[in-house]
This record gives sequence, structure tokens and C-alpha cells, in this order.
Amino acid sequence: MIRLDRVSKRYPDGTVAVQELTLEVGRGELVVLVGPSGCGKTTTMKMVNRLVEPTGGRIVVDGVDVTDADPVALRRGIGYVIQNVGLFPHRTIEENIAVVPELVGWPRKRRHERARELMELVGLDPAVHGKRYPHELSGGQRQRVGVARALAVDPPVLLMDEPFSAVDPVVRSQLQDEFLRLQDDVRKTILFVTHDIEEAVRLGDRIAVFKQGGRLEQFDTPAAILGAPATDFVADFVGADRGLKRLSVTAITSADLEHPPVVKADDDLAAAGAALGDERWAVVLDGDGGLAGWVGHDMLTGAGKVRDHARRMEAWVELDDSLKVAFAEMLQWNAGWIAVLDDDDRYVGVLTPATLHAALRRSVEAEAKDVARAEVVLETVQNA
Ligand SMILES: Nc1ncnc2c1ncn2[C@@H]1O[C@H](COP(=O)(O)OP(=O)(O)OP(=O)(O)O)[C@@H](O)[C@H]1O
Repeated sequence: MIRLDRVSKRYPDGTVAVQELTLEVGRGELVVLVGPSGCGKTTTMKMVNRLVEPTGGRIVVDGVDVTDADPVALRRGIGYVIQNVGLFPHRTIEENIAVVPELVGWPRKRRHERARELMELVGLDPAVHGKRYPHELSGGQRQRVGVARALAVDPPVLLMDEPFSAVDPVVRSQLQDEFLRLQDDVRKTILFVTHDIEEAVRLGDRIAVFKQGGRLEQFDTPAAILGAPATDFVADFVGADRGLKRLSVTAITSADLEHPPVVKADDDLAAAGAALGDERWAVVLDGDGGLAGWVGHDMLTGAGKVRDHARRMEAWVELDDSLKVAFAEMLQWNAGWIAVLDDDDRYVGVLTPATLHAALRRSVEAEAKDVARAEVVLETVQNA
């Protein structure tokens, strides 16, 4: 969808901002450009909508060489969101969102409806915010307007230059969550610039790490960049805590799970006690395979059914949740294990701190060896 082929930019004063950059963003993909200040991220982005002209190479957007395109028409087909939004101070929020629809001649009613629809999409109330002016909104709300405005004529491509950097960390995190939900819906092809590796890891399908002088150091998935940095520069840039960061981009798979004994809520206590053998506790399931709780061996004495003695299980996650979510749940509930459920809320196994750690190690090795995670045999104290 967006292809940069050996693109370079040398500014008239001789500064080389970008050097022979080759990069491709697939349709519906979100690629994050990340790197230290002055490494050429913004220059790269601005060459895509021709706010900056490349001095070498080719840029193709949706099959069209951008150097052949009329810059004004090109920019209308590419949404652009920048850090301080650049809203018109004397126009209402609704008018600001409808700027491009107005330029391309949409009738008033259609503009009005589109602006309202977009406000709802980005979490603003059209009745409350539509008639306000930019200075009457919070920083986070203004950023939402910036996103809504960029989406106004439904362009297939979005360029976003540090769109969430001007707000505090709490609002930023909220905007990132909302933005991910929105992208799930609209599936735009997005080039996103940030200097914040946490943001890159959270949002990117793939991340391009730049070094000063506009050189591309690594272009890969967040998991690969964190798990196997290609150079010392990348390792340094992603930080010594990259193992921890990796928790958030590694999903739980069924191969990671442990399988303690399972008893049914309807079982007689005595039968359940026998099923446990020497194990200290068991997972309790209801008739549909859903999680009903847990029981300890010492709770299985006397008459009655398991359900009368089972404890509720508060800590559970879903397959495909990240290991970070699982770890956070364990800490939150002070739990030594948590249940893992599938899409239909059926129990599939448990995670413990040890299996969680093993899953993380296996995912790193799987990435390095390019094999499935389930195939990795970890070296342990026992088998070393
Ligand atoms: N118009 C210009 N003329 C000359 N040099 C420029 C111009 N614009 C940018 N540069 C230089 O090009 C290099 C790359 O700048 P660019 O803005 O692309 O970096 P960046 O990675 O986006 O940085 P930041 O994260 O600080 O925004 C820098 O050395 C910058 O000083």
C-alpha cells in the first residue's frame, strides 16, 4: 500500500535526514517509525504526502508514484494527524472536522452528519462538543478531534506524527487504547511516528527503528524487536527491560498451559477426593466446561457435592491475552495460578509464574529459531 524504495533526503544545507530507506506498509497495517530525536522520522513521513520532496528514490502509495501525483489531491487522500493538532481556533469542533469535506464540496447536511458520526467514533459527544471552540476542549479531546478530522473523507492511508505526545501519560494511554479499538474498526494503512518505544510496541503491527542520519536499523514485529534486537543500537534503544516489555506483546497459547486435576461441580466429594490422588488442589468445572472455581484436597471430606465446598476463582484470563495481562492478574489477586479460558469461556488450563516465565523464554527462542513455540525445548537445571 505504501512503498518506499531507496528513498533519501538531503536538505539544501547538506543535512542527510534519510538515507536509502526501503520500507513497505501493507494494506491495513500500522507501521511505527521510532528512533531518537533528529533521526529522520518526520522527514520520512512528510515525503509520503509530499510536504517534503525526496532527493532520491521512489515512493508509491496505492500503486501511484507520489512524485507524479498532484500534491493537493494526494494530501486529500491521505489523512494527517500531528502533535499539536493544528485546529482552527475560530472554527467550532464540528467545522474543524468538516474542513476537508468542505474543501471537496460536500453539501452542508452531509458534512454535518459525517462530523457527528466521527465525533461519536472518537468518543466525543456531538451535542456537547460539536459547537465548542478548540480552546474549550482538553488536550486529550483536541487530539481526538485531530484523529476525527483526519478520517473525515475516509482516506485509506493515515500519517500520524506523534499524535499523542502532547498529553499526560494517563490520557495518552487512554487515547492509545481508543485508537487501537478504532483501528480494529476502520483498518487504515497507517504510518505512525513516535520517539516512545512503549507506544511503538503497543500500537505497531511492525516497528521500524531508525538511527541518527536516517538509517533503518531494524524493521520487524514488536516481539522480534524486543526478543532479538538486530544491533547494539536497537538493544540500547529498546532498553534493558526489553524482557519485561516483551510480556505485553506475547500472547498466551494453549501450549503454555499446565493441567492440574479437574473435577466437576456435580461430583460427589469422595469421588473427587479419589480423583485428586496426592495433588493438593483441583480446578472445578461446571457441566459445560466453564470454570466454577477450585477446591483444595483438605476441603474434600464428608458428604455432599464438590459445588458445596468449591471456592470461587477470581483470577482468569483468555487465550490470546498477553502474558503481561496474565501476570498482572496474578499479582492483583495474589494468586499462585490463574485459569485460562477460550473464546467460548471454556476452561483450557492454568498458568503459574513458572509456566508464564517458560512461555516468555520459549517465545524468544521460537522467534530466534523461527519455529513454533510449542516445539521449543527449554534448557533447565534438570536437563542442562
Ligand atoms: N527543513 C530542514 N532543513 C534542514 N535540515 C532539516 C530540516 N528539517 C529537518 N532537518 C534535519 O533533518 C534531520 C531529521 O529531522 P526530522 O525532523 O526528520 O527528525 P525526527 O526523527 O522526526 O526528530 P524528532 O523526533 O526530534 O521530531 C535533523 O537533523 C533535522 O535537523
